[in-house]
Amino acid sequence: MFGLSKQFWFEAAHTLQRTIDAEPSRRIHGHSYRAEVTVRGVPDLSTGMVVDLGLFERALDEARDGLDHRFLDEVQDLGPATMENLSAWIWRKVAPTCTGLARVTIYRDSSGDMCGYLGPLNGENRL
Ligand SMILES: Nc1nc2c(c(=O)[nH]1)N=C([C@H](O)[C@H](O)COP(=O)(O)OP(=O)(O)OP(=O)(O)O)CN2
Ligand SMILES: [Zn+2]
Repeated sequence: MFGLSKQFWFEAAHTLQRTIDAEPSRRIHGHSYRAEVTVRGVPDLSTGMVVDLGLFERALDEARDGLDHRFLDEVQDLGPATMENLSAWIWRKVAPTCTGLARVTIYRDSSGDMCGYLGPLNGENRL
């Protein structure tokens, strides 16, 4: 079994309600995000690939377009613009076209933050 990953980068603004550092978080501010999407699979015998990286990239384009240079508070179905919700949102966007989707990880490299989403719990209709 192999894990094949592709990353993309996006810049976005948001606000956030928090109990600490509440005032600066409530103001509109921005972050540079890196997203990593991983699929699990076995390489096809003739191509040697789990999936062609070019096809993989196409599957991620729509998700990136929906987030890059956006005000995340206005992105539909995202909810509060946390890294948790961003990883789950990307999962929902790419799942229909990414066979074997295994993990979506969001990184904020400037602050060393990261969050990984491994899919819904036991196929339940919740995070
Ligand atoms: N569990 C989570 N906690 C927090 C998240 C999150 O996505 N999941 N996000 C934030 C905020 O986006 C916040 O802006 C970052 O907060 P903080 O680390 O306190 O801020 P910095 O100023 O150090 O971050 P920079 O990226 O360096 O500006 C908070 N909590
Ligand atoms: Zn923030």
